[in-house]
Amino acid sequence: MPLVSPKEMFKKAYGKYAIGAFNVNNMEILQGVIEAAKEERAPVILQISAGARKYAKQIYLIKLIEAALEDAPDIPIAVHLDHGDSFELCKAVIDAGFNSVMIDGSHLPFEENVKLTRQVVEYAHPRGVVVEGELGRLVGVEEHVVVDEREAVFTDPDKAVEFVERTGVDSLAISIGTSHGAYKFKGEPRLDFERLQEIAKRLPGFPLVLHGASSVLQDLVEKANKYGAKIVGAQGVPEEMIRKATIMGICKVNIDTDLRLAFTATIREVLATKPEEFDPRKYLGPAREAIKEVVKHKMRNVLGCSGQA
Ligand SMILES: O=C(CO)COP(=O)(O)O
Ligand SMILES: O=C[C@H](O)COP(=O)(O)O
Ligand SMILES: [Zn+2]
Ligand SMILES: [Zn+2]
Repeated sequence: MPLVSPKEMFKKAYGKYAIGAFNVNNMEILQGVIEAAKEERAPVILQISAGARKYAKQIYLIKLIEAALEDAPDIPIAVHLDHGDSFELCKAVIDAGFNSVMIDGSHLPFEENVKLTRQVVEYAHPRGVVVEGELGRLVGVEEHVVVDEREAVFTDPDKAVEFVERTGVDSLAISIGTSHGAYKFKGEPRLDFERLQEIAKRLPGFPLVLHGASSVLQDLVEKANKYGAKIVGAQGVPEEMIRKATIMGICKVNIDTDLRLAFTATIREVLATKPEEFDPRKYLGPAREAIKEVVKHKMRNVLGCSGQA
């Protein structure tokens, strides 16, 4: 199957379930994600960050993904640039065959974000590529933070409507309290569901995206720590909150940290329990299996996209 546009995936999913967007950095992670999608019969978005591109070289990732398309001909797959930070980067990956890009102008003043995002949309759309924009900043917001500070970083529903209208984006990443990485909350986890509801109400049927959506699964943290990691005070978004968001207009859920934890915890376990082992396949193989298991769990129990391929 050729690449499938996230736009089509989101149309089917809106209000019912979400598509998982999983960060891919090497062959084992990709194979773990693809095996999960095959076994769950779930559509999937493979996303590549600027960092992944630099680490693996874009051409290697593209060739691996071409292999995945042949290996999983019945599964809808999209290839997406995660956190594009310039027009040039977006153009480069569009020219290389990605069918979806994110331009992240969320750190820019509103007008500049609109201008940059619009520029990417104007290049992408005639080439059949869809664009995700971002409005609002993804920073850890602590419990005690005053309302003014929250307002400064969370997505303003009025601005979201204006941003979508003026840029022509196909989906929008919003800030409602999630953040990247393994340390998302100091106190009780809390997302601003009222804000999500308001944004979804003002942009009916329009696909919203949740970044920083890993749950920092505690069994993975414990396994990593048991075998020598020092991951202390890590906390993610509870899975029931992600599930709730998927029926409120969130169509794409970005997950990287949980994959990193699964991969690393498993490698640590093998190296610690089999110190005589030095064949990389003996620890990368189980790590790939761990990716598959965590992705299957997300698809089936959190995102609700199993069986939707
Ligand atoms: O948003 C992400 C990638 O864009 C990943 O978020 P996590 O760090 O929560 O996995
Ligand atoms: O949102 C960020 C993703 O987790 C990708 O991270 P990275 O830039 O380290 O590849
Ligand atoms: Zn951002
Ligand atoms: Zn992100």
